[in-house]
Amino acid sequence: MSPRASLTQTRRWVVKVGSSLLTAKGRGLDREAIADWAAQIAALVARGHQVVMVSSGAVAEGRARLGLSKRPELLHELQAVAAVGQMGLVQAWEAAFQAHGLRTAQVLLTHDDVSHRARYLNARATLRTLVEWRVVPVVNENDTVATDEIRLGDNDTLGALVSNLIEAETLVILTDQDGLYTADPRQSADARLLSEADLSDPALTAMAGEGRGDLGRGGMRTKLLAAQWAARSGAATVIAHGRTERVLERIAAGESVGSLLRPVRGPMAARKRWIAGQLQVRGRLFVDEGAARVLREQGRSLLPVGVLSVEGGFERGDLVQCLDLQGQEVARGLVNYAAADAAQIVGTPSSALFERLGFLGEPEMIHRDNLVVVD
Ligand SMILES: Nc1ncnc2c1ncn2[C@@H]1O[C@H](COP(=O)(O)OP(=O)(O)O)[C@@H](O)[C@H]1O
Ligand SMILES: N[C@@H](CCC(=O)OP(=O)(O)O)C(=O)O
Repeated sequence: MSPRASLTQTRRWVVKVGSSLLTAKGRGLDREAIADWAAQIAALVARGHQVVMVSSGAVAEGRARLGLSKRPELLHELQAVAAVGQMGLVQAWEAAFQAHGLRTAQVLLTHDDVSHRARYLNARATLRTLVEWRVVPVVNENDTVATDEIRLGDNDTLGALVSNLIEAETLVILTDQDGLYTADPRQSADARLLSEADLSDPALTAMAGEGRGDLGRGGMRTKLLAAQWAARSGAATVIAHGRTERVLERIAAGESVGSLLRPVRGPMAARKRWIAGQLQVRGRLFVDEGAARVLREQGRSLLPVGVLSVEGGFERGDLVQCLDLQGQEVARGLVNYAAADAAQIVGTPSSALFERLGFLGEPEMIHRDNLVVVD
C-alpha cells in the first residue's frame, strides 16, 4: 500500500492549527475558518476517527481583544494576553463543534506536566478517555504559567507530544504554506513543494528554515522536529495549508495534499519515548570508544567502567547525555548515581563498585531500559 493510501487506514489523529491561520491577520479569530475545520473533523469523527486538536492563537486573540497593536515583550504581559485570548479560543472551538453535536474539552499543558512520570501518565489517560468518549480535546500550552524552564515553546512540539501521548497514527500540521518546500518560499521564489519525504533524510533539516510569519513561533524547523518526535510513536506527519478546500478529508482519503513525512523506524517503547521527550538535561557523561559502540550497536546498558569523566550537578534519576570522544551525543538516559558518586566510580569495573563507594549501588551507570540511543 502506498504511504498516502495507508493514511486512509489510520484512526487516531492530532490536528494542529497555527496562529498564522487561526487569526485573520491579527484581527482576532477567523471564525469561518474554525467552523470549516470543525465541520471536517466532525465528518472524520462520524467515520470513527478519534481527533485531538492542538490550537494556537491565544496570544493573537488576546492581542485583538485588548487592542494591542504589537506583541508585548514583558513575559507577564504576554502571559496575561494569552489568558484573555484562551477564553476566546475555546469559546470559538466549542461553538463550532457544538453545531455538529460534538463536545469539546480544554486541556492546557506545559512541558513540566509531562516531565513527571505520574503526571505524564495522567495526561495520557485523560486524553485517551476523552477521545474514547468522542469528545474533541482542544489542547494549548498553558501560557499563563509557562516559564522558559518548563515550556515547550511552540505548538508544533506540543502537537508531537500529544501524538505520543495518545499514540496517534497521523499528525496533521495546518499552516499558511502548502507544506514543506525545498527552501522557505517567503525567501526563495524557486522553492519546490515536497509531496513526500522520509524523516531520516538529512537534507530536510537544511530545507526547513526558522523563518516564520508575524504570529507564528517556530517556522518550518519546529514542524520538522515535531514530525521526528511524533514518529517515535509511529505517527506519520502531514504538513498542509489550512485553507486548502476540505484539506483534512482529502488527507484522510489518501489524496496527495501537502507534504507527507514518513517515519522510517518502528515505534519506540512507551517508557523510552518519555525519556527521549525530556527537555532538561542535567549533566554529561563522556564515554570511551568501546562503550559508545555497544550503546549504539547493541543497545546495552552503560557500565561505570566505560565512563571517562562526568560533568554537571545531577542527582540520581536525572536525565544525562552520553557523549563520545568526539563530543557527539551517543545516547541519553536516567542516571543511577548522583554526580559526586558517578565521578568516584568512572572507569571502575562493576565488581569493584562497593569498594569504591562504600555502599552497594546498581552495577550500571544507566540501565538499558532507561537509555535512548540518539540517531
Ligand atoms: N522549507 C520551508 N517550507 C515552507 N515554509 C517554510 C520553510 N522554511 C521556513 N518556512 C516558513 O515557515 C512559516 C510557517 O511557520 P509559522 O509562521 O511558525 O506558522 P504557524 O503559525 O502555522 O506555526 C511559513 O510561512 C514560511 O515562511
Ligand atoms: N500557545 C501559543 C501558541 C504558540 C505557537 O506555537 O504558535 P504557532 O507557531 O502559531 O503554532 C498561543 O496560543 O498563542
